[in-house]
Amino acid sequence: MSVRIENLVRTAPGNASKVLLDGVSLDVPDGSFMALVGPSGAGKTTLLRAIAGLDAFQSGSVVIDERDATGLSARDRNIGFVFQNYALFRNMTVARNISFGLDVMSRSQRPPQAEIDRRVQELLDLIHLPDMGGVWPQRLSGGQRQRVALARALATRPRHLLLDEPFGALDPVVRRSVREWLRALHDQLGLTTILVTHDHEEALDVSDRLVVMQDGRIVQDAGPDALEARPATPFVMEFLGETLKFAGQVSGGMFIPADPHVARFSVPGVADGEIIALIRPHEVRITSAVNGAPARKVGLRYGFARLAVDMGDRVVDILSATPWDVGESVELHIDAARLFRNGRMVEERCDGWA
Ligand SMILES: Nc1ncnc2c1ncn2[C@@H]1O[C@H](COP(=O)(O)OP(=O)(O)OP(=O)(O)O)[C@@H](O)[C@H]1O
Repeated sequence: MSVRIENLVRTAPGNASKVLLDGVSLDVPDGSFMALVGPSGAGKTTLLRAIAGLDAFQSGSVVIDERDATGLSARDRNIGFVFQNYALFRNMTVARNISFGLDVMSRSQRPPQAEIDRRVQELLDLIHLPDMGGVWPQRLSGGQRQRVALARALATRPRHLLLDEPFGALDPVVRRSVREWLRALHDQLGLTTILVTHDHEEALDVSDRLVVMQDGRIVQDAGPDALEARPATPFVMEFLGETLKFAGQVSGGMFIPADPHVARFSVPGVADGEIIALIRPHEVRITSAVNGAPARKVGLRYGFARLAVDMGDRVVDILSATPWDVGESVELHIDAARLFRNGRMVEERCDGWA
């Protein structure tokens, strides 16, 4: 039950010079859970709609289960989708909301009523709302409603699930539990799932693979670990979490930071020249230094002290496992960095360089 997209190009209706999808190719293997991430306007929804068969495209192809789906209607693609504002029908009970996709089938295709009722109950059990079939959607919490929307998408037994920001309206705690539940459901039913989300933590938590989009193109397609260790561009690194940037020079296998309060470190094999080191806030240690950079404790995060270190021309926020006194003077030691030159990675994250 795979989805393969080959060189998809879509331009804006009535404006052929505005390219929405710029030669997108993507392989979503059977049973995988893929997250599509990227800034607003990157083309995530456009791509999802093209896969679902809701919008046409100018060139390229969408292949579903090894079959060219270009001419197939959304219904014939065996796909379920849930969008952020895909509200439940207020004038129908939860059970009828779930069975809606079956109820509207032509008589020849529609399963017998007893089968529909059985399937609805099965889905109610699956979304952990076994006794809620008879209630009105207004009585449900946000998280429960979202689970009903998913059950509704699953009623026709699609093998593929397309989700566009389905948890956007939920509070963070409910959101976390619904996404864990969704991942378990995906595994249990053997679905192939594509989730569009703005939330990089959500994507990293729930998916096997992340596809990062920018300006209608795929910038990187990789698993969470590979993305963290080897982001293709500084944009990917910054998009996936808080990033600190240190400019400097490589000379004779040493990185010499432009900031005087950052210790040099060895970068064996990297050619001489200007370079940018990108790190996460916890990938740096501090030591006391006479005439170092002033550091100030500004909070706590996951048990780490959050320190604002004044580098002179800017302040960088780091996370330190060491308790630290206000007003200390420090030197920074970078433990792990990804090195970029001309916007491309030249050396991946490497621990223990200090
Ligand atoms: N029908 C359309 N006509 C013209 N431009 C469009 C159309 N649909 C989308 N766009 C433009 O295409 C680009 C991609 O939009 P899309 O909704 O796919 O982005 P997105 O990555 O899903 O963004 P968001 O995260 O904000 O939902 C945007 O610049 C948007 O304005």
